[in-house]
Amino acid sequence: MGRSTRARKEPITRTGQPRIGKSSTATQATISRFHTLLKRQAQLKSKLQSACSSKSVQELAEVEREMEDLGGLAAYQEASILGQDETRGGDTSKVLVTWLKELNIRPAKEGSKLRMLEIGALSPRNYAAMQPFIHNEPIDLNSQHPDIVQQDFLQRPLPLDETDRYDIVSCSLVLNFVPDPHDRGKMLRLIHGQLEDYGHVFLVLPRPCIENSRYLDNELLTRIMRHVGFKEVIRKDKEGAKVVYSLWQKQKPVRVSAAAELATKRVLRTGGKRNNFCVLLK
Ligand SMILES: C[S@@+](CC[C@H](N)C(=O)[O-])C[C@H]1O[C@@H](n2cnc3c(N)ncnc32)[C@H](O)[C@@H]1O
Repeated sequence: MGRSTRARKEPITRTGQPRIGKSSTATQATISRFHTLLKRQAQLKSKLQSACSSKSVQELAEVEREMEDLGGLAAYQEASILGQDETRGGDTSKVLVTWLKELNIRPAKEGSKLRMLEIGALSPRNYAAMQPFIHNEPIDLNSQHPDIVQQDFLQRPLPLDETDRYDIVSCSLVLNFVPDPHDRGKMLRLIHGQLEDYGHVFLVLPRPCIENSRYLDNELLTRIMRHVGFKEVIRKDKEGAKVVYSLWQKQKPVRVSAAAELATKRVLRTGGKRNNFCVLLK
């Protein structure tokens, strides 16, 4: 299958160069405000599809203006790159690489490389040290480097045959970026479609998405994943950590619930200070 190779931008960052400037609090504030605005933008757009009201039109314009004032997606990405700085914990690829070694995950054919698709890549070099073993194809909605293909994963065509499928898909801190819960479910199904049989998806989510959501907990996430066709292989979830890392293996979808049950939000946790993160399957 021909891979998309739309015009690539010049890098806004110098890979490997220590980045200075914004404090981690300012960085976090930009990321979190951007997430809030993205969600509101998606809600307003969907509201406007069913009924046009001048109030919503005006609010949407305000939301989009604030996103622009923040510097748009590029500023959000820059803040995320700062978050990947070694002094702030480094990027998540280290965990995947360790697991691949520990679990002895290798390409099916002797002498070939593991084929990997990295969704939402901020740097093309996260897997550079693994080049002898991994052939990585990084993509992003808004490419920040000529070696990252600019592409919306949700629009990416499914492989036409087995030779185009991946051994690994990395989806690190991307699912929580997708503003619409149904699109998150769609993303999981599309990842399944991109993978070889028994291939793996590396899923990284901010811990509060699972530990403090009104609508999602670990048990439900596991049921959703099984329903889509993944079983969990390993997880790194430390009390007090910011993110939860997990690796899932492709299997045949298991019908764990009535379809309607996974397509509807249900309150699983009550109380204040909860977030509304959820994943819905159509
Ligand atoms: C928080 S950053 C995560 C970057 C990196 N993967 C990490 O773990 O730090 C999220 C990135 O995902 C990208 N992204 C979000 N939705 C996407 C989609 N549908 N297709 C491709 N990239 C997407 C965003 O543009 C952004 O650069």
